[in-house]
Amino acid sequence: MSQNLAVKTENLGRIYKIRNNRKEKQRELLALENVNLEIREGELFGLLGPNGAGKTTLIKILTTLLSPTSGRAWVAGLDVTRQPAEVRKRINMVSGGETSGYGLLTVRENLWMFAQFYGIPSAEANRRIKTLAEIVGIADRLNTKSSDLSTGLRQKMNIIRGFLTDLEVLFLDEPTLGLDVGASRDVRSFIRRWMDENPHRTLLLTTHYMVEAEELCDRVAIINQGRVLACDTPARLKQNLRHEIFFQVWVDASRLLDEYAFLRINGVKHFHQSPEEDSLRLEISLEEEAVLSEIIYELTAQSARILRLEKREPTLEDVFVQLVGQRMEEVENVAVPAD
Ligand SMILES: Nc1ncnc2c1ncn2[C@@H]1O[C@H](COP(=O)(O)OP(=O)(O)OP(=O)(O)O)[C@@H](O)[C@H]1O
Repeated sequence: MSQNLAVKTENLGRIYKIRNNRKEKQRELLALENVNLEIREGELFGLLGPNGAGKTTLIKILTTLLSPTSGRAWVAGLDVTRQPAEVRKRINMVSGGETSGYGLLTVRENLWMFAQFYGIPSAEANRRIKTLAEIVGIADRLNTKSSDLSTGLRQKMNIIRGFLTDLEVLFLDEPTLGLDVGASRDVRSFIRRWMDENPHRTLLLTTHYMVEAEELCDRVAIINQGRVLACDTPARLKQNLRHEIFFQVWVDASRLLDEYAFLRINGVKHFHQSPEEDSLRLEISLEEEAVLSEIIYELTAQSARILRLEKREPTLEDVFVQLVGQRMEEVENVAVPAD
């Protein structure tokens, strides 16, 4: 493995054996299939995919918590199956929504305890806890019992735990899961700043938030049903969509529209509708702008009055739709039994 690769996987696969109840015959579920990734030292790399895509499974293999059923993986140049103890010394991992730590201990005590597990001298640990708490915005909560923290504050504590140690590769599994907009923004800007200040460290994060992947990551791998479908910078991934035109339309409609009538129109690539509080939001992509007039004609035919119409730039969600044919929320929780 090249010196400059922080993570490499070669035909990595994982099959889970499952059965819903004791009477049912065991079946196999293909959670990862032939995953080949190379993440360079210093990269902030994102694994983007819907729930059930295999992101956590991949992170668990890379952090030595789970064995692959096929293929190989290396972290910091070390084989995760053959040298797990060595790998663990060089990494850290935080999962969104985890309930780590002891509720009776304060935030400071919990973090100090974790620092001791990693052998960080006490004074140095206290200094790092103070600095990180200030950056993340929980300095005023260091003496609060962790059981009294809100979800967002607990997640910030977990994030600090991940960044306390001297590591080479950090794995963040859904770091902003369940956080409100403000807390997510704080966590994202902290992650970016940490990467900028530590150019030799590598960060692999999983997310099913498109904006997170787009805003934060140097490169993104789009993963669905255990397979990596595309891997590149967000800008280059979106470049593949330069021949499509995207519109968002809000209409005043009392019921869902007949979407097949829109999909039948020549030049319509994608049509998706989602009800909002007082309107219906339509996501439409077209081969050329001229097709818009036929869309408007069909809306009128279906008695939907246009409230707002916006042309917009492509996003990673559009890239996902192009690759999979569906939006991320449409494919969530689809289990894939192995052949
Ligand atoms: N321990 C397990 N036993 C059986 N099946 C599992 C197990 N863990 C995960 N799976 C299944 O493997 C597939 C991939 O799950 P995984 O948790 O890796 O996906 P994910 O992309 O991280 O999604 P999520 O965000 O929902 O965790 C899913 O179909 C899931 O139901």
